[in-house]
Amino acid sequence: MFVKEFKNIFKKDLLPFYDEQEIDSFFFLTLENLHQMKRLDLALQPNFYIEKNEIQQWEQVVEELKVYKPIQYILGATEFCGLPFLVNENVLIPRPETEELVELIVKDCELLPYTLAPNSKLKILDIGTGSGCIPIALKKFLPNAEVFAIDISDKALEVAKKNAIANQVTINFIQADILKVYDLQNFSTPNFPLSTSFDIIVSNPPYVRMLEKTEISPNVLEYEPHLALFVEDNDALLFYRKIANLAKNSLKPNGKLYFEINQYLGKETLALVESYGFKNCELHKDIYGNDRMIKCNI
Ligand SMILES: C[S@@+](CC[C@H](N)C(=O)[O-])C[C@H]1O[C@@H](n2cnc3c(N)ncnc32)[C@H](O)[C@@H]1O
Repeated sequence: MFVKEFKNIFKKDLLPFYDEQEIDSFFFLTLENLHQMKRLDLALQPNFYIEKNEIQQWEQVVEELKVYKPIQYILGATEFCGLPFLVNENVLIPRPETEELVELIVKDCELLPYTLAPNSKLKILDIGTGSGCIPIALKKFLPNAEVFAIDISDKALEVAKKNAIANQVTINFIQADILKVYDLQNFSTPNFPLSTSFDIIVSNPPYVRMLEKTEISPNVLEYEPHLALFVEDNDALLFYRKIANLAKNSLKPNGKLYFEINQYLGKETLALVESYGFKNCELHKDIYGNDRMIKCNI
């Protein structure tokens, strides 16, 4: 079937579920993933033909979209900071707000070579790495950095390791429950000694309170890992307290701590890092105007 003809069927099938703009974006994402064709390629090849056996794959996509499965999980792929990432239901789908966090760190690091001792490598730790989007993008943009990443979930780490290979970067991945780590500098797992201090610690930890559950869209609730989203006992700042405390003792003298935060708790999270003695604490908004990032110095 010619792609133009097929696009009309795709649209008609999904119109009861999504608006036209969303359907358009699903169509082009699927085209890119199943046929490696971008929007512009399609304009150049309007008579591109979708074979019978390929139509089955498209039909599968449509069926899953009808039950509101996120397109990234259906295709098993997404983009973060312009890089390709594999995703499945064991990892959070990387968000555009997190790209802004990476951008903020990379911009700051452009100034860092001047503050680093000669021949010393920038050391970065990401806590709660999920798909590995933060450490992989940072390593890609700061190739001289030595990057470490922790997650509690073995299944998430499997995905993160595949992403590091796909993006041709080396990251030191560590499986650990950060809430049970008491000293990052002398912390080690059976196969990985982490006896180092860091220039940068970054984290986008779980921060959604159960009481905010009703505000989360149903497809996020149904398909994204709750381990990545929710904190226990409605204690939204649980991970921030723990990580600020650990970072205090394991950042180098010029070290920086970066957090992605719960948009409703900007002031509270800022007060928290200040209470741990961090300096130059700044609250940053995301492109939607919500309080989203914190940056501070040891
Ligand atoms: C909000 S997600 C962030 C994922 C990724 N960094 C991103 O920005 O897309 C939080 C991550 O923290 C991990 N996590 C949850 N509890 C943890 C714990 N106690 N120790 C370490 N990691 C944890 C989850 O498995 C999840 O991957």
